[in-house]
Amino acid sequence: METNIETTLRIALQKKGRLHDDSMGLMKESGIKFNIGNGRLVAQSTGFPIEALFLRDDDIPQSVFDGVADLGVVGENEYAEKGYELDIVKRLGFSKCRLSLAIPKSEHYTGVGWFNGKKIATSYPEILKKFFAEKKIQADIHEIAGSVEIAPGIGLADAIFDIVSSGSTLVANSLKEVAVVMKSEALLVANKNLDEEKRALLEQMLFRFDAVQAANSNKYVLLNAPNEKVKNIVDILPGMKSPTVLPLAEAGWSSIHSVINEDKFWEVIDQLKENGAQGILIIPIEKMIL
Ligand SMILES: Nc1ncnc2c1ncn2[C@@H]1O[C@H](COP(=O)(O)OP(=O)(O)OP(=O)(O)O)[C@@H](O)[C@H]1O
Ligand SMILES: O=P(O)(O)OC[C@H]1O[C@H](OP(=O)(O)OP(=O)(O)O)[C@H](O)[C@@H]1O
Ligand SMILES: [Mg+2]
Repeated sequence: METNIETTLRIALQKKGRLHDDSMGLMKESGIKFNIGNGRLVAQSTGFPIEALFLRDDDIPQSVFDGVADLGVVGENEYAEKGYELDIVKRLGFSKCRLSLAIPKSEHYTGVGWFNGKKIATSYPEILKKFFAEKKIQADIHEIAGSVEIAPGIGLADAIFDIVSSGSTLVANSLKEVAVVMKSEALLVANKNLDEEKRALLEQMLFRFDAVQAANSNKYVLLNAPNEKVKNIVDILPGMKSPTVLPLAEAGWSSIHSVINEDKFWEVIDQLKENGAQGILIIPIEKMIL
């Protein structure tokens, strides 16, 4: 008898670390929950035909390239370092950081030429090699797996090339950032040879991710305004279509409802107040289908 094997996607996610929680959060908000526990490294899901492989982030690009996984969530830094050709399906907007060169703060920086003849500690030798080749810098790249920032202080290197976010690790180690080589965020990557059925499933998953991302970056705005100011306020608030305007019980006043990008909201708040807006409520959106 012929069995009907349903197509299932496989996604490689970080087992634990900075990418793990946000990756799992995105899946959960998209209605995809994994049955994890007991240290299991493969997990089935409920809510979508997908299973997860939990790996170290270093191994995610290769697992997707080899087809062990169809998809992966990985930092752009790790994707660039490993150099495997993958499809970048979506930029996910979390785990934002940069890869920078940093030197002891007591050093006088004279431009990238400073690095000529220096020893630089890093976990990202390939990205750094490329950068130095472009800039025609001859330097000694010393690969270490972690705690890169302590290398100059213990005499292991003259400088470092590592991840920077707030910059507090650099400050704590008496270093200063002198050049940003690349910016990074989490990427959803895919194997280049997914079959049609898997691509169709990926599209369905992306639809959910888009709804989650749109919801997270937008807010529902409610405010009250005198009727004569409604036109001005509607012009200030760019909604998904046009804002909804409803009469209030109090004569001469209306309630205006709209959806607005969170960043934009802070830009227009003063204009709204100048136009007599009152009782402004900003409400999170659970999902948003455009
Ligand atoms: N301080 C930070 N701020 C924002 N994003 C960061 C920061 N540090 C790292 N990241 C991003 O998160 C990714 C994972 O970081 P993490 O520190 O968990 O990696 P790791 O120690 O290499 O983990 P693994 O055990 O999986 O190899 C990095 O590759 C980078 O893209
Ligand atoms: O600029 P900052 O905000 O200080 O962030 C940068 C630090 O964050 C990461 O380390 P993490 O804290 O994840 O520790 P680990 O990777 O060494 O475990 C990265 O390796 C840097 O050391
Ligand atoms: Mg790693």
